[in-house]
Amino acid sequence: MIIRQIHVTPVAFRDPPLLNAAGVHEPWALRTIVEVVTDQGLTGLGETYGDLDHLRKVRECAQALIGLDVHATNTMYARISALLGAPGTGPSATRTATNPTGTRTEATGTGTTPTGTRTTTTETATTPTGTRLESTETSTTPTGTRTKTTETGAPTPGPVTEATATGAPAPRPVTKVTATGATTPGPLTTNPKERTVDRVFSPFDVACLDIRGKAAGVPVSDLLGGRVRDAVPYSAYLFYKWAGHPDDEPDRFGAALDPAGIVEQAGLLIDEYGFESIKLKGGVYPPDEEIAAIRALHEAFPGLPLRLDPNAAWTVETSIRVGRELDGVLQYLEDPTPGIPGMSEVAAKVPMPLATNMCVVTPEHFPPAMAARAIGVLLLDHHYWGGLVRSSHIAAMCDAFGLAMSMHSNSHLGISLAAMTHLAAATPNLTFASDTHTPWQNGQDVIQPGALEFTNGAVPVPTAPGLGVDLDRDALAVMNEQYEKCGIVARNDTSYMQRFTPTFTAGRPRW
Ligand SMILES: O=C([O-])[C@@H](O)[C@@H](O)[C@H](O)[C@@H](O)C(=O)[O-]
Ligand SMILES: [Mg+2]
Repeated sequence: MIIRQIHVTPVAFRDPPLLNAAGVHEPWALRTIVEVVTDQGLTGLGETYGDLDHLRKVRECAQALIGLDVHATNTMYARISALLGAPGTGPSATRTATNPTGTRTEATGTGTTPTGTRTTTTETATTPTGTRLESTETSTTPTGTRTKTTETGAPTPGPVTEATATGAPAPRPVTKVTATGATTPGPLTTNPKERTVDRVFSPFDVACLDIRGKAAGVPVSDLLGGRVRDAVPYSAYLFYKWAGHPDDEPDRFGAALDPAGIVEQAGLLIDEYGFESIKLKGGVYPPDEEIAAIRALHEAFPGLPLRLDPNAAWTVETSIRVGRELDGVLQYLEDPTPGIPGMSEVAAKVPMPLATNMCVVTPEHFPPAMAARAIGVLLLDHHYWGGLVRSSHIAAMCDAFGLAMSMHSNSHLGISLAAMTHLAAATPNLTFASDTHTPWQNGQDVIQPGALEFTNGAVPVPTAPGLGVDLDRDALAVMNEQYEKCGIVARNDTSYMQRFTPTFTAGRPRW
């Protein structure tokens, strides 16, 4: 099943003025739709972010996948890594980590993958005393011949933290992640290129699984290990919101600016979708107002699990206070404060588990987060964890570390909802109801209706081959035209908010 064509189509759909710690949603949400077509005429679908920079990368990488078999996802990942210049896999890349003692390490990889033959790794570490250690290794693959090693400076007293080696194994072990690892919850800088590879790869992974499922006559959930639940529960994802966009008519959801408005919104979503748990996006108003909204929800919907997510808008002290005040009311508290060290401090002093989609977003965040006991729940998101198969690996890691799981969402359409549903269905330890922005899409979609219907807040897992959803080509064309005309090329909740409140800043923590 050879990939012959890939179509990449940006789309825009109407988005209500949802408030968050960063500002407010603009009138249009952007997504990118990926269609992979094989020599046998099978088509697979994927959906990803719509910001222009990301769209360009998806387009560029799509070209590099033509001619590959749909099963060759490792090769696809390597090609995308090489194109995007990820550490050790591309023409040049730099990765920097800072450990708690201030040791700074840089690793620069120069490689030629996927067919690569030469790898150079340069490590530079500066110790707290200013001693500088540099080493350069050049290896030739596939024979494993190491051609050059130079080291300068004195050995560092503290841990040397990082190494990225590609190509053949070096004759002596390269120092492996330590400051980012075992015992220290130090600040960590992740090269954005690494995260970009996972983000760009994701829609291709989903589309190839769609094709493989269609070819085998089985749903994608079967390719991920088989479903362990027949329907995937989602939560009512509440937002403070304006009645409508300032230049527009009020929308059908109305305003939600206080506890009564939030309770009314919950009622509307629960009536329409049957949700059996509730998440409130916080970080918008002073914490006491958000505590009051949670208490009002608790009273109005007794027994329904509640979560609050201020997107790191609070200090450690505020987070501890809010957590303690909401003892017995919240199922979990999501990203109250920025960073692993801060989350760790809060986690030790509040009664409920902390969840995140902010402080653990790459595999290298696991060791420090686990060592610091910073979180109890990870929100999976295949859009940035590198697709469905890689997300399954992350779920296995959560299992090993004893983390519970839910699923994160951003504004999305039906292809993503289908992918999320298959992934959650085949992930035994994803036991909390997942987030979804589906209600805010207000019926707009690029897929044909009927495949994904909510019953009691859950989406029955499609049993048709592949993702089980079909593209609505007319809707795709309309949404693509909307994209061309809407004048937005990248999501920016902050600048949109500043049009109406020029003094608004999204600095975190704010309270
Ligand atoms: O859509 C939003 O405004 C959310 O705040 C979203 O952007 C977050 O990524 C997300 O929902 C979260 O759980 O942090
Ligand atoms: Mg969140």
